[in-house]
Amino acid sequence: MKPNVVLYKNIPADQLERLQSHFNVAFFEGITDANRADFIGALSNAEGLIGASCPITTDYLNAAPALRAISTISVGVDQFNVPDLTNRKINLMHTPSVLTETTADTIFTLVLNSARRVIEMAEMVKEGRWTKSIGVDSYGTDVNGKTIGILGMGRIGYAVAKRAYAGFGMSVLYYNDVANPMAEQDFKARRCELDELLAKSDFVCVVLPLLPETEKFIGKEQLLKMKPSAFLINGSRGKIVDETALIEALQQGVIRGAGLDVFEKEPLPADSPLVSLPNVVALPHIGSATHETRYAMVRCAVDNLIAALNNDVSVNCVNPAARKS
Ligand SMILES: NC(=O)C1=CN([C@@H]2O[C@H](COP(=O)(O)OP(=O)(O)OC[C@H]3O[C@@H](n4cnc5c(N)ncnc54)[C@H](OP(=O)(O)O)[C@@H]3O)[C@@H](O)[C@H]2O)C=CC1
Ligand SMILES: O=CC(=O)O
Repeated sequence: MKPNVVLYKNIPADQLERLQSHFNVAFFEGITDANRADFIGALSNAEGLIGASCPITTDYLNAAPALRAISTISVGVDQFNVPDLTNRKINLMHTPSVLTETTADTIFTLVLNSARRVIEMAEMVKEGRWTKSIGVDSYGTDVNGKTIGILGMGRIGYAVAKRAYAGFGMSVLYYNDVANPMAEQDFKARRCELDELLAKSDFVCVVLPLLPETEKFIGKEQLLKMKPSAFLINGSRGKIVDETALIEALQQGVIRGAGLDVFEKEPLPADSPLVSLPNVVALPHIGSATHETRYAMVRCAVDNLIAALNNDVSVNCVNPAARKS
């Protein structure tokens, strides 16, 4: 008999067919107040769970006694309590690598757009306010030849460093819990303490995972250590930056600007000062959002679930030690 799995995100038809050829699939378009009771009901005999963008809480896990594997269509695993999953012998699978280059493109887009004020200038043209040659008040800041400081020199950090060094002749500093010899060799990246990175970087780029120890990692104290001419770029998770402190720093000119793909609360509330600050480029969490990459992530997540429910957790498993045979 096919194992039961619960799918909580809309996926392309061909990938749904692949899932259905291996499993009995109960489909939910997200987890909402309206469908929560049915979702919990479907968990009662589910061995697998696949989806994205919704926190998977203790209540859901308590309702899923047969669950052996969860496959998230993301690389970030902050929607899950990983130690709790391991205790319950539930493997958590994720989608690293397939989104690395696309996410680095988005992060570099934020670097360029923030420094060169692209969105602000484009809006001026579209709104008919380009009535004479622009003046010094509209100038941007160079990216080429500057220093980028990368917090989290993992897969995406390395791909950002590649763009900075090879494409824009930038110097690369990084902060990471372990050295990344490849980045040091390929891009002359130099590992340093956080304070030095903050003080010397023209662009401080956050690409750390959200963990208890990285929550509010960048707060008022860290922002004050940045150059007044520097930009903060966050392409990983909003909660890594203390948003209240960031808003104050942007309003008071402690730093020049910010490029943000992620926020403490998403979608970003319309009344957030980040919406109207002219020195902020805000994107709706589009790091990996291209047709090609989102498709590759779904395919990878389906592969991962098939493998995990076949007792193969050799690839893309966050907690391989949690096995339920
Ligand atoms: N905006 C978007 O749409 C997207 C956002 N993301 C976010 O980007 C994050 C990074 O992804 P990815 O590069 O693939 O992940 P990686 O695990 O490859 O990179 C993260 C790096 O941070 C290091 N690190 C972890 N904790 C600490 C710490 N406390 N202090 C210093 N260094 C630390 C890791 O080192 P070690 O492994 O040794 O712990 C690793 O080198 C994801 O977790 C996700 O949240 C990802 C994709 C899209
Ligand atoms: O934010 C996206 C992810 O894959 O993680």
